[in-house]
Amino acid sequence: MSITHLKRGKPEADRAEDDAKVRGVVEATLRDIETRGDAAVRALSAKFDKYQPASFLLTASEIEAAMQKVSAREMDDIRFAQKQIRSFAEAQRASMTDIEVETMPGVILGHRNIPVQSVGCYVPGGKFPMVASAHMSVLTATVAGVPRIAASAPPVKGAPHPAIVAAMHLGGAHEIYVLGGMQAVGAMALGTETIRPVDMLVGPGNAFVAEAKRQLYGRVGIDLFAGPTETMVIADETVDAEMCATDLLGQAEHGYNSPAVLVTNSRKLAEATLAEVDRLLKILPTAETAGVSWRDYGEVILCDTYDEMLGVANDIASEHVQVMTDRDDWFLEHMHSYGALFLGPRTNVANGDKVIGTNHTLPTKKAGRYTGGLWVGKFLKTHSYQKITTDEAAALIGAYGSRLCLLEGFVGHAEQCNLRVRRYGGRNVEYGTAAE
Ligand SMILES: NC(=O)c1ccc[n+]([C@@H]2O[C@H](COP(=O)([O-])OP(=O)(O)OC[C@H]3O[C@@H](n4cnc5c(N)ncnc54)[C@H](O)[C@@H]3O)[C@@H](O)[C@H]2O)c1
Ligand SMILES: [Zn+2]
Repeated sequence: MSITHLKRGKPEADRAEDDAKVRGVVEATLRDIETRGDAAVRALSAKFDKYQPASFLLTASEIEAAMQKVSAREMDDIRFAQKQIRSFAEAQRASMTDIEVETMPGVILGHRNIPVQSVGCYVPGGKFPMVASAHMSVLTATVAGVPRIAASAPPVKGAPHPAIVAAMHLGGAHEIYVLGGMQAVGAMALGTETIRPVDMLVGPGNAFVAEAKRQLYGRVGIDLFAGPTETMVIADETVDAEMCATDLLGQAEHGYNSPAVLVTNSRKLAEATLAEVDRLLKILPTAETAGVSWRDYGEVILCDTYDEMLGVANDIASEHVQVMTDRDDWFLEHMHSYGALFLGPRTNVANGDKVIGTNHTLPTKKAGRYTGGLWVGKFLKTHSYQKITTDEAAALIGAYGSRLCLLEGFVGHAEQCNLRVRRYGGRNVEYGTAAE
């Protein structure tokens, strides 16, 4: 039994240092937005995106003009993707039911799923205009019934990106901002003179965006920690090196800091994949970013057994896990920490990113240990309620309640219960002595 690294990425200490730098920058920036509002937001947009429009909010005619620039084919493709995402989100919504049960005679308990009242959806667009992120957050919020949906994406080459605007508009956004990075999530969460604050921030982004959301959590809700893309391929000899290398580099191209990890029980496949990655990096047009990610965050881990592969995969808790083995369903059954699973060689992470219908906003940096990805349920708050419909139940629960309050020394609480016992049980309870 052994687990061997045929390739490692940057040491943990260097990764932690990168994170610390980002934390510092974000802290200072959010403080600035909170103090100076629009002036700070404008300055950041000028500095990072060279963009200073009269207003960051698009008017109806600007939205119309952007949509005119999208070709019929592209519009059709966007509609196809949104149809798949809406179908799955609606099925998931249907799985969440409001309940009301009578747990004892006269005791009625229930819960209701209520949409968050306003959300800010961030759609990334620094390196690539991530049109699909608009479906994932805006459309899903619409299916959940969120009454105010603000959406923001950075300008691309100094202007709103037409296909992103189209996807936001078709997805049901009520306000569309052309604003990127920390300034967008900061402004939507904290509010400025011109942007009304939202109740919750959702959507992926680069390290600065993800960290800003993390720091704003508490002030507003957030969906999850969805930072730079991570991918893992779990493979045995049922697949070849070309498929493994393609799937690793396909996601490594997101940026300079996207971990891509191969976990396998085949030394032959591991070595062939290393060679295939080198070959593909010579011809992939985005090799400039994918190559840096692979150098700094690429890993190849060789295990002896499937159990070891499973252990390594659960421990890393990667955002995307592509499984191509002779026992894919065994991994489905036993994986407990990940963002999303892609089972078998016929599908792949890019399908999930763009079109198949599952949500692509997924947990990174091991957040898969405590949460799944964005879904319609993240936009719904489950609130409980209770009522007692008979005098007998009021007296019975009141009597137990009173004693349990006094057990903790809560005299005022006990009196809340005792009052009910006196009123509805017809018994004159001596202070704090309610008996059944
Ligand atoms: N976890 C997920 O679910 C998921 C899904 C999709 C994408 N992603 C990730 O989203 C990220 C998108 O990143 P991106 O950078 O292309 O787009 P982005 O929209 O997140 O960030 C771009 C913005 O960053 C700001 N910026 C530029 N330089 C900066 C600097 N030096 N310091 C601070 N801010 C700066 C600019 O305002 C720019 O508009 C990628 O890392 C990708 O992997 C994650
Ligand atoms: Zn991707």
